[in-house]
Amino acid sequence: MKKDFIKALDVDKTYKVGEIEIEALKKMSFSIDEGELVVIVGPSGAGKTTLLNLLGGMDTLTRGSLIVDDKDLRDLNSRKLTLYRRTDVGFVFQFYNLMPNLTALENIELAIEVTKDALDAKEMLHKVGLKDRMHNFPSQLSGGEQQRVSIARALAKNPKLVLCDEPTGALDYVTGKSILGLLSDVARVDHKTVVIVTHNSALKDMADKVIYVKNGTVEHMVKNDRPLDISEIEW
Ligand SMILES: Nc1ncnc2c1ncn2[C@@H]1O[C@H](COP(=O)(O)OP(=O)(O)OP(=O)(O)O)[C@@H](O)[C@H]1O
Repeated sequence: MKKDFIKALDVDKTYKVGEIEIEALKKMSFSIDEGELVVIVGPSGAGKTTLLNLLGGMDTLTRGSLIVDDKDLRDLNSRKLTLYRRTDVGFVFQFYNLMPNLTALENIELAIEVTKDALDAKEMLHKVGLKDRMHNFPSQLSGGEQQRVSIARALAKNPKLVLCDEPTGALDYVTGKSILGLLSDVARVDHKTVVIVTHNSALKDMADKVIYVKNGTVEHMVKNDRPLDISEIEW
């Protein structure tokens, strides 16, 4: 497992809105090893989503360097950044972002159409416990099942990095826990690097590393030598 698989050094992100500059991230530095399960917590407006967008190559940093698997994202032109998003990163969002007019299987097939080295879509649905629902449309699936499809879609790309923005934000307690169990398997069993952004600070106990973000900077970072199984965590 590669040490410092992700390395952020003095990352600034400034948004310009008319004449006003908004400093969303200020000199943010941290590192993440390959295969780590990382939880990023912090209050609303702290910069969590901004950070996830930079890590996912969906936005570019203003200053500093952000290295993922030896690539400095700052050096990538827009074509290379597109390739990075397609092949290196899987995304899991709060509201699933599935295409409503495609079945579960078709949603995954569409996502991997442009990906090299993709994994088998049916097998991924099997893995997330949805083998019997692959021909259902999103509207025929519960929220938890839709999130399982979106996790299968992320994994089918065989990405090095899985980024999750409030993955259980729209789910009830029990369903949320089962989704978190699935995401922790992605790190513990599949050895992918998984980064979860959340408001729920109870999730810190399941992580290998917790990054506390406040006012656009890393307030502090904690390594957890004995992460708990999600079934042992209550909130
Ligand atoms: N596209 C944008 N244009 C201008 N300002 C932005 C943009 N995106 C985010 N911001 C600002 O950057 C700051 C950080 O926002 P961000 O969404 O990253 O916070 P967050 O920690 O994810 O918050 P939440 O938990 O509420 O989702 C906020 O002040 C926000 O208003």
